Amino acid sequence: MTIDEDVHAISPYFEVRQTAWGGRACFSNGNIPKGTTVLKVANSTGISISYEFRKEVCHNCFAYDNARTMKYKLNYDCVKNLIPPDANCKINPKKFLGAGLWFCSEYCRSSYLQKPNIIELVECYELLLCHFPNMLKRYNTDIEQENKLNSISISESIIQSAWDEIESNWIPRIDHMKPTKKVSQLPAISEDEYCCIRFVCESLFNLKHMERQCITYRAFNMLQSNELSKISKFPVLLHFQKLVFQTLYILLPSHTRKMLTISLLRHILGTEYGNAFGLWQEGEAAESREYFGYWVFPEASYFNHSCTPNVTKYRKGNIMLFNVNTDIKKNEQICIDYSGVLELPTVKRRKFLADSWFFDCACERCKSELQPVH
Ligand SMILES: C[S@@+](CC[C@H](N)C(=O)[O-])C[C@H]1O[C@@H](n2cnc3c(N)ncnc32)[C@H](O)[C@@H]1O
Repeated sequence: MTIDEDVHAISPYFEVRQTAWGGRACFSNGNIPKGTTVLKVANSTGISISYEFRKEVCHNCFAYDNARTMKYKLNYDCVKNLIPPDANCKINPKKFLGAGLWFCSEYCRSSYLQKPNIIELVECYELLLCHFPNMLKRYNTDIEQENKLNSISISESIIQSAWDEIESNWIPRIDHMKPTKKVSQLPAISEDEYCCIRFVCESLFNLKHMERQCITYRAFNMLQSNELSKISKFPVLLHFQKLVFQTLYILLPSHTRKMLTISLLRHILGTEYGNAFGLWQEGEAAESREYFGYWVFPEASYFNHSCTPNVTKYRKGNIMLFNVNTDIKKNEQICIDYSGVLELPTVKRRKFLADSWFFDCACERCKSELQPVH
């Protein structure tokens, strides 16, 4: 894997280099004193808030108020001035549902709406929200079908032929249909699929409007995909991904649908599996905080994991910070903890990492704890 020169510019404190055992990783450029913030990121490419928390978490700052519904949602008056006069916008003024966006304050609502071109994303979310109840109504948990889908043995070529089938049969068939007939082809989906669809939708929107030369865009393109490992473990995900694609293909307005290619969707989802950060409640102890969902920060995805991490990550509103928790010497690897289970004994900790993150941890602590005792 080559390391794009620009990825070196992620932080003045470290550069990204190839390792012998864990792909690419971050190495300090010089001595770094304890307490230094080596990375601060606000440019997530996509966020997924779980269905359960959709009204309880502010979509701008991710504040949470003990399961209370956020006070501010979108109404048509908030968005009408954002619709360009000549746009063929599908937002219905009389039936506007609020795009599934909830905020803790007027300030957060207006900050969110100030993002350039945001009306495109609001329109996509609104269309999804309008159609979702019908799609959910038709969904029923079919354990037998799920077990059947999960029993398929997955390989690169099985994944490829599933997508080839969509490309050569399903898309041309849909393209020939009238709009109302297309909508009748929407699949039945669950709440999890709906949240994933919103995540992909936001990723497409953000990528569409990102400078091609900017560090976030370049770092995103170079992210490592864990598609094969994850789908091999949960084959039903292949079916899940096809439903996500089909829904977006049918519903997205043309401005965002032109971004939707099978290869981009596979990269968005394949890289999410190994690179997303948990979106956790702020200010609570690790054992009692709520898990709201996940988000992807491409620049922060080149830190490898260590069971004795020298960097601590935390969230402050919609920003992620990475602070050095010990003095670091020049050329030392800078690592974070992916797992949240560092107190577990070696075997259990390593099993957790292998099962949830798909790698056999090769950090120094694991190496030393695995040494035979003489
Ligand atoms: C978020 S990425 C980190 C950057 C990654 N090394 C790369 O080249 O893109 C996570 C992946 O890095 C590798 N990795 C991270 N920490 C590791 C560790 N302690 N031991 C072995 N592999 C590790 C695994 O392949 C994992 O799926």
